[in-house]
Amino acid sequence: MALLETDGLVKEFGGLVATDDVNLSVEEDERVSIIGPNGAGKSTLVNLITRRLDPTAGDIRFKGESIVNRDPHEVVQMGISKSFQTASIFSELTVRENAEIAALAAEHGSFGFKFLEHRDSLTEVHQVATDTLDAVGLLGQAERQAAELPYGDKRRLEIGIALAAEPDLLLMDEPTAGMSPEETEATVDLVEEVKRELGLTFVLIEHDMEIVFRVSDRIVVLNRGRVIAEGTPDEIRGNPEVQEAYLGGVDL
Ligand SMILES: Nc1ncnc2c1ncn2[C@@H]1O[C@H](COP(=O)(O)OP(=O)(O)OP(=O)(O)O)[C@@H](O)[C@H]1O
Repeated sequence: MALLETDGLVKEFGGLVATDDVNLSVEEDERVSIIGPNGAGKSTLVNLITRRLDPTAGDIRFKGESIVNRDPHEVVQMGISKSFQTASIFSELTVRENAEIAALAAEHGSFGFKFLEHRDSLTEVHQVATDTLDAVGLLGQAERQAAELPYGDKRRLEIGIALAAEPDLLLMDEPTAGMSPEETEATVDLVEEVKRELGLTFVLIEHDMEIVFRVSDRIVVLNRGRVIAEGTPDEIRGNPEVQEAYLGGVDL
């Protein structure tokens, strides 16, 4: 059984079909990238999966269960976590507090007034936060205020926040957008580390082909809301239809 499946998924905005009959399947431990030109429908697809948007038609299944009637926080608890493009950091809190809140929110759905009633789970939350910050290389900066972090470290903290929810599926929307070449390199290394050490299943949206070819097991190409090709990095690199539709004939 696939970890994530979409079945005839459609999203229309007025007359515009942003997601057009998409059948996506992601297996456990698979790393899938979604590529396509601007406006192809990549973010819409991710927003449908995280339940930030309601589909016009079709189904989305996670671990075999339909999630189209679930709320966004419920899918987080079920094991889908999203990083990037949405600022998820509380800048006035410390790096550790940010990771702890993410861990706690995934466990209890909210971290509000009952925070101190969960004393046992607080030890666990503390441990998850420590492990996560270690994994993203921020343990040494755990007590710093998040606002003080340099840009690249903030992006690492965003990955950390997504990982602290201990997801089964991590969705990453343009993790290197706005980064310097050095920060991009460090983030790609981090994604590769996460892939190697945690064996996590992820879906990555990314414009940078070098990154896509480096970290993906499989690539899905969208154009005008439709899947026009999918395959291994080698298959996609050599696919003339993809080169034509996506890059206007430029060599991949
Ligand atoms: N909330 C919305 N209301 C109306 N149209 C929308 C909305 N969100 C997206 N669209 C349209 O749907 C289409 C797909 O947009 P989407 O943002 O999913 O593409 P994308 O592949 O993520 O693009 P980019 O690479 O530029 O981020 C576009 O034509 C966009 O204008």
